Amino acid sequence: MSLMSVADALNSILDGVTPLPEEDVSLDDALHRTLSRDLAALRTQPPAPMSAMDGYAVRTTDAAKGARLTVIGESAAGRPFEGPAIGPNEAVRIFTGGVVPAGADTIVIQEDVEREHNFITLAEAAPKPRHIREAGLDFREGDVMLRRGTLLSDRDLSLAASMNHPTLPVHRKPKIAILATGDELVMPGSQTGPGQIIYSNAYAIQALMRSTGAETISLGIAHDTMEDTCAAIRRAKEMGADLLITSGGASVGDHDMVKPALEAEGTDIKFWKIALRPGKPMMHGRCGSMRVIGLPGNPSSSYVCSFVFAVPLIRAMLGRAQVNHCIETAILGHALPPNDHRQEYLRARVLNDNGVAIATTVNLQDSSLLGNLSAADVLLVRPPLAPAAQAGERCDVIRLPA
Ligand SMILES: Nc1nc2c(c(=O)[nH]1)N[C@H]1C(S)=C(S)[C@@H](COP(=O)(O)OP(=O)(O)OC[C@H]3O[C@@H](n4cnc5c(N)ncnc54)[C@H](O)[C@@H]3O)O[C@H]1N2
Ligand code: MOO
Repeated sequence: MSLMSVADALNSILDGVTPLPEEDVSLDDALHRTLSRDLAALRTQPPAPMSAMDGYAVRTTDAAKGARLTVIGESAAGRPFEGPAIGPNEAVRIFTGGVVPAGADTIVIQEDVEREHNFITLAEAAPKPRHIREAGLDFREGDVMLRRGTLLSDRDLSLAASMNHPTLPVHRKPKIAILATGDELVMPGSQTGPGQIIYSNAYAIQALMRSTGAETISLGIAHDTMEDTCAAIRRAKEMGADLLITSGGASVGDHDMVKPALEAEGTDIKFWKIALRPGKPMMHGRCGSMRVIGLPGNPSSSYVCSFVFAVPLIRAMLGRAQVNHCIETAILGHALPPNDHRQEYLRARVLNDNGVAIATTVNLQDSSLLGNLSAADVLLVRPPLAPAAQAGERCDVIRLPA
């Protein structure tokens, strides 16, 4: 049976996603939220020509070497000179951030001036306009400085503040319910009995979802029964989850209940099983307005599939301008054998060798290994049926979050 390609699976998951409704948040809470509208400046910055230095505002026509000018007033930040435009042979004492008085067209820094009472003598000529930041140098009222879909960075918050926005319109965070399934699972810190495994998948998935901009709800562990799994799916719906992520129970074994339980709860399964390694038995469906991603239980598979599919889905729900992962080029540190029909995401490390990114895969790619997943800082992507590759060839990598 031919399996669905990764690209088709991603298209199916992203099909029909619209950004979630918007809400206003204060600047204090806006870091890493996604802007839902273009943001125009509510004011001009700087609002008037301002001095970039401490010194004297003068007219270039008066500023010959040795010229003696009369100081007629002062302009400090927030306290502009209130007199009329400065006239011939006049100067205004000015400080950094002070409004340049009308009539002046240059600033002479105080180091180049000798002051005596209300007079200054210029040690150097100042024939050209200098040290003045013109009105609107940063932005003008009405300029769109931040576009909708922007993931708000720390710098964006200061920009938005300077544009005079105390709050910002952002898309609501998607609610992601996370459910683990498996009779063998026990919580970290437990005394483990025979064959028991520590519940670990959800920690990385939850952190990944949160760092992508979602809020998460933990549904804990469901036993491998229809009752337990169906009850957890219903809870996710009742809590208004936008996305339910399950891990485990996705394969074909007698105890793999996720697919039948999802179907029993009315989920329209869009696909199950894709041409990908690790994570072949991944599934996706729609349960009313709730989307579902059913991840395989193996820890590396569940993480890689979350990264490859759930992260772009969340970004799309957030209205992000950039939904897909950024693919970078690295140089293979060693040879790779030919790939089979499944697109492969090899756990790898990238080392910077004199400015060249060298990718080296971890020694074992078994999808159960968390040590090797943790050691990786990139996924090295190999398309289906990629031929053998030699050390020194280019390869595609996607950076994993820090
Ligand atoms: N006959 C076949 N068998 C399997 C196939 C197949 O095509 N035919 N596919 C294999 C592949 S590929 C994968 S991947 C796994 C996926 O199986 P499940 O999704 O049913 O996963 P489980 O059996 O529930 O668990 C697998 C493994 O992972 C451990 N696990 C599960 N959940 C967690 C968790 N939350 N934290 C930590 N570890 C977890 C679980 O104990 C198992 O060891 O199926 C293959 N089989
Ligand atoms: O493809 Mo399954 O994801 O691990 O071994």
